[in-house]
Amino acid sequence: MEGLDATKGFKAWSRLQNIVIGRFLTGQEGNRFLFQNDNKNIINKQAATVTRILGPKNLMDLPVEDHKRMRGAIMSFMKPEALQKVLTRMESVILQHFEECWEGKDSITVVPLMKKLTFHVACDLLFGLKDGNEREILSKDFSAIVKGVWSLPVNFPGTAFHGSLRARSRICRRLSSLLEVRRRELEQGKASPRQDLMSCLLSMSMNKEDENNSALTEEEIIDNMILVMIAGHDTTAILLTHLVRMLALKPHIYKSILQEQTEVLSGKQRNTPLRWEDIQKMKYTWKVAQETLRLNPPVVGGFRTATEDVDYGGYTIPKGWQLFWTTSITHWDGEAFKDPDKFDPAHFDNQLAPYTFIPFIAGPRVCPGYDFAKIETIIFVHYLVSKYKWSLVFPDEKMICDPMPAPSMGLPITLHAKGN
Ligand code: HEM
Repeated sequence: MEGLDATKGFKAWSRLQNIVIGRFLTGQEGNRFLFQNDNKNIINKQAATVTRILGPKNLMDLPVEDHKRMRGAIMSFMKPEALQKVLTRMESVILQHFEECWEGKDSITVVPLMKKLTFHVACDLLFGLKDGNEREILSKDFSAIVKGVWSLPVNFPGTAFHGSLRARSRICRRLSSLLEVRRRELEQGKASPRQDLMSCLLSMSMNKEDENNSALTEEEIIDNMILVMIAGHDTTAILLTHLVRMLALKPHIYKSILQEQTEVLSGKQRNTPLRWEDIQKMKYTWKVAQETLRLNPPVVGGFRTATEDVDYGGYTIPKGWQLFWTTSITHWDGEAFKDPDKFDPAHFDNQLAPYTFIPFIAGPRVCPGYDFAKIETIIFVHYLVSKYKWSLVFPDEKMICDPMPAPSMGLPITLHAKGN
């Protein structure tokens, strides 16, 4: 039952809302309806204030054709073949994190460290930014942006929303000058078009022969780099946090992961980088992560808007109505998952029915960071279980939704390093 308390309150609340205002869509059929109609007669429309923070050209707000074009551009870096080329770099950022933040420590608090780790991975692989001070400044500005997204839209000095808009301006200026430098490096052959997301998008916009992508403007690149950073780092940090928690609570699962890791790497020289094929073989590790996502989905749901009257289940949903998809209720469906309350990675032994497991949603807006998050998670877990055992300082620590489900005290743990 450990995984459940994170979203139990949300589940009860959303059931109540469903009865009261009838806008929630859940379960396989609800999801199929919503995600198959996404970008057709149902669209993703952010509040105007959120668009001001994320920028008008961010993927979530683009009309269908522009959305397709921009997604294609982002996916050219996020697809497995491209990520394969940056695997070792991702691994070295993760290793450096363990050296700097875990080594020699008796205890740590997991949530802030996971946010720091995923922010550094993203800085390196999305922006090619390695300087520690610059990362620190950007990290503060990105935190301010996120606070604004979830605040009252009052643009007055001292409010979170105002702070968020100012942070956005600073980030835009910084990204614009990074783009300028990178453009020159690409022109001079000193940077490669596939080294990070920024180079990838920029080289597409510089390649005038490529009719599909030449229209990428600097504004589009900046707005989408901001979106990818926001969408990518806190979500993954929450997954890693819950994994650390679950592995402490379930020693037999920790043992099985360790066994898989040992088997996959048997015969391989110690301290050599992980290979792409090693990651692909760590299937049990990913099942544990999927089970963690099932019971503790970082994104508990999201809004869509009907652009015309749409029929569903014998009812007409009027044009302009907001619809809300939810991961939590879907993931506890006893027909899709036997003993849904139980944390059991075997839930993922067989192919699942479509639209029953949706932590990354589905359809044309399915998360483009799926493979990025998967690789990052597997590498992290590999070093975590190889180097450490740990225990929870507060095994019954409460969960809060802030807005993602997270331990209320940040998950302090006691570390026991293993000998080499
Ligand atoms: C465990 C980690 C992650 C989870 C659970 C997750 C979940 C999601 C979900 C549920 C959405 C759909 C939101 C909506 O349409 O309302 C989404 C969209 C998105 N995600 Fe992720 N995500 C994760 C990691 C990442 C990473 C690592 C990146 C990039 C580096 C990323 C980039 C994006 C982007 C750009 C979108 C918008 C896609 C669009 O509108 O077409 N995500 N993610």
